[in-house]
Amino acid sequence: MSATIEQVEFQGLAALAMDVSGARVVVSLLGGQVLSWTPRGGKEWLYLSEQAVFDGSVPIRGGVPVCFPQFADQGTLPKHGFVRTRVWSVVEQRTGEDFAIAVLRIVDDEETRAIWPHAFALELTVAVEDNRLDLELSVENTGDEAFSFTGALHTYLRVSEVEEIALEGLYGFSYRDTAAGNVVRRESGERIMVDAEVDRIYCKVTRPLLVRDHRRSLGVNTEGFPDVVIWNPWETRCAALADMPNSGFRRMLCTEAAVADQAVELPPHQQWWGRQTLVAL
Ligand SMILES: O=P(O)(O)OC[C@H]1O[C@H](O)[C@H](O)[C@@H](O)[C@@H]1O
Repeated sequence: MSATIEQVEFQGLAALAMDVSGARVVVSLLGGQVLSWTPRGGKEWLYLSEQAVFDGSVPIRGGVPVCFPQFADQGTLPKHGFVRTRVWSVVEQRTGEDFAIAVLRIVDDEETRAIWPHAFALELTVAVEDNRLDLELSVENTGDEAFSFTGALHTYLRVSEVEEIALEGLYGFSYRDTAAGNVVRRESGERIMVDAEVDRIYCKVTRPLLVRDHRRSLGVNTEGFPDVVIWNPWETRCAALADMPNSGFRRMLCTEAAVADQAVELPPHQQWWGRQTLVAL
């Protein structure tokens, strides 16, 4: 059976469901946000909060939010920029025997220029194969003046119990510890275990990550994005998030492909791209 892409409603949102021989991805037009990914023969790999809000009043808590043109609160724009709560359009859909590809796009308009005075075109390409999900973000400067941006694919992974998983691949890289007042440290653990709040920007990461969760594992590779952000709010911060259940932090870990440590300078009429690839193992 060949792959299909259908327009569906997901939690009241316009979305695309991409099916490829047993693998399934749902991507919402609101936020250009992947909300669900089940690889062939496997279980859901993305965390989506049971208390997520889907009316666009706040960003959807879970899946893969696209943060642009600002990462977190590193500037004067709204936290993580403004494309998470805007509606994207679908500009391309393609399927073959064993793949499905959809391209979502958002461009500047009067409202975005009122908060960030730049002309841009942002595209998210979602490519699904049986055990693999590729997310490619391209940023085009469509104006006549240079701009700089930070951002991320803020991937929320679903885990069975966060204290029992291990994250490998970050040994030796420097990180900015946001949860500890931005102190810079060097990772000394071959495997990172999460048993407290984690909010770290690992800089210039050049190796893939491996997330081990009991009998299943996930490979996470990035190209173009220089940094990896690891985030878990833990108990106290999670309790303060209205759109996440109190125990939600136990079911998730964010492994984000990011431009966070240093902004990208994009000259007029130039393009930048970055990709995150998830492979279920
Ligand atoms: O609550 P949000 O706006 O979605 O942000 C959630 C988190 O995103 C990133 O991972 C940042 O490093 C965190 O500092 C932030 O708290």
